[in-house]
Amino acid sequence: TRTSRPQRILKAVQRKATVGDPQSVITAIDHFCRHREWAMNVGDEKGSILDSVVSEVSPVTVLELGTYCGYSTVRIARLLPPGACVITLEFNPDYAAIARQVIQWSGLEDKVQLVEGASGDWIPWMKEHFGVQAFDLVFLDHWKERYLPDTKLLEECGLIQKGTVLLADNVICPGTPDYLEYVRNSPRYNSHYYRSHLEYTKAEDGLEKSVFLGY
Ligand SMILES: O=C(NCCCCCn1ccnc1)c1cc(-c2ccc(F)cc2)cc(O)c1O
Ligand SMILES: [Mg+2]
Repeated sequence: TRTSRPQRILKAVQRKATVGDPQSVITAIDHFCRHREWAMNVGDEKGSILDSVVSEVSPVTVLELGTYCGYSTVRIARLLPPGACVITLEFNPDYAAIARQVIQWSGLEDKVQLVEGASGDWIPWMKEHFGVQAFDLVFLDHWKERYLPDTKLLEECGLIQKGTVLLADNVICPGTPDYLEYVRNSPRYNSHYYRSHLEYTKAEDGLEKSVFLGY
């Protein structure tokens, strides 16, 4: 096909959403992915759970691993107070290029830092490069086999501190068994599973929220 799925998602936003109105961007993407073409956004059902966790934590600094088209980036950034920001990491340059435009259309570019590259390469530089002390919230939504190694790397780099909340997408589908086992059995995390469904489908999926208790 001539255009890519992310390009068709951006088109749907440009056609249906209002510039500067994040909710209309979210609604346009959900409508397109439910009625035209499935895509791996966190979606409206799990998105509402994400919203409630963001509102509860009211984070100043958020790390998102896996931007894709920027759908969850917009969901998070729209709830942040002035001065708060989300750093979002995307490995795929084509996804990143679309996400920048989706985030811009929503008018939230001042609250978002989109970084292109591999999480394993960037995490060790976060403190130095972004002046981050520790993250208040980490949303894991990238390669499922990277959830555990990147969580351990974040711990080692001192980017997870007492009270940091990890929220992981897709812990059932596609699944992140080693990550789940780690956060559920570690004495250093308090974990809770929010049962839901795989975006735009009836298949089971859910989000795992894990609060770091400190050393
Ligand atoms: O693979 C996913 N996300 C990572 C994409 C690549 C990230 C690249 N990157 C970014 C930063 N570092 C690396 C994903 C997959 C599915 C899914 C579920 C069922 C199915 F049949 C097919 C697919 C659902 C999701 O909700 C997902 O998030
Ligand atoms: Mg996901």
